[in-house]
Amino acid sequence: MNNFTSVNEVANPNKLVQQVLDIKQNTSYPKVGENKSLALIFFNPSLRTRMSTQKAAQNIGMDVTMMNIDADTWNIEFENGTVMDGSTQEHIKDAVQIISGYCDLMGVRTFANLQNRHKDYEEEVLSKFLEYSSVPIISLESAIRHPLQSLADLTTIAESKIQKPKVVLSWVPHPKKLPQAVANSFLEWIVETDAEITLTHPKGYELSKEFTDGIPISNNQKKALKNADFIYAKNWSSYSNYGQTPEVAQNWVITAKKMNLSNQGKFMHCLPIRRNVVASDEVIDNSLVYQQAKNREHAAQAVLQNIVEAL
Ligand SMILES: NCCC[C@H](NC(=O)CCC(=O)O)C(=O)O
Ligand SMILES: NC(=O)OP(=O)(O)O
Repeated sequence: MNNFTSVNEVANPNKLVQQVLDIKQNTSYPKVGENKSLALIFFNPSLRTRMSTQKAAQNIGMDVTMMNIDADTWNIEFENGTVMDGSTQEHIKDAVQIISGYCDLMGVRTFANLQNRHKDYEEEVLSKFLEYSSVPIISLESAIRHPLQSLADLTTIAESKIQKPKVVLSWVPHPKKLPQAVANSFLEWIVETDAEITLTHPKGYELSKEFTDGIPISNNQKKALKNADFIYAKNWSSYSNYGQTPEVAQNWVITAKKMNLSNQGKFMHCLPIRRNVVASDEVIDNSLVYQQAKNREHAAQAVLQNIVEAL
């Protein structure tokens, strides 16, 4: 493995999930990261990704440096050829080449700005890291994908040992405009497994066809939840009316009553979660969310190990 930015760079996603499970079982870790250094670059806030990736690196003896762009560095310019006489002070081309000189691999978090669909779906920022970095790049959630989250989610589902699990990805309410990254990524990973996936969302919240091709879609949440083994909840803003949040007539919050429609289904969410907006306290308190968050550490470790071994 060289870069880790989408499922497409993973030769065998199911084998990678198995590797994560093996790492979780066997806590005497090979120190394959010794004398290697990881830089974690954040354009956006994080709790799980920051801590789990740092812990994963430390587990294998790797040194970690973290940087919050904007808060701790100069304002970055992304456009080529700009006369930089305004508020931006350092060009992304210079910053990435400099950072990659200080580390052996680099993680980058860069959310969608939800202003310009073309720029987000072209991965305006991540692609510049891939272009200018001389070391491998790991996505810590980019504009349209969150592969470390998806790997942890698939691991969590695999731990249930249910053959051909019925998995429902459900849109849920949220007070803010959120990216489609977690949902896109979950779909492109889950189709690699033996799970039966169904997507449910209100009209107007269709995801990009690039990620939903061949996936059954229902606008009836209650129907979709019937017989589900796993209910993965996530909010996202509109793709067609890009970044907007058209009004939704019905209440899509996940309640205990709705969970009862499922096959004793387990609730999943990537977190952070707005309690009693996305799902009720009762649902969250009886869910897999902490297991998912813990699996972020093991998932990150598998990815770091594979990249370091290929250096
Ligand atoms: N990394 C996991 C999710 C990150 C982000 N959620 C958020 O920004 C939630 C913020 C809030 O609740 O205001 C998202 O949806 O992509
Ligand atoms: N799930 C997730 O990526 O959490 P953070 O945004 O806190 O890193």
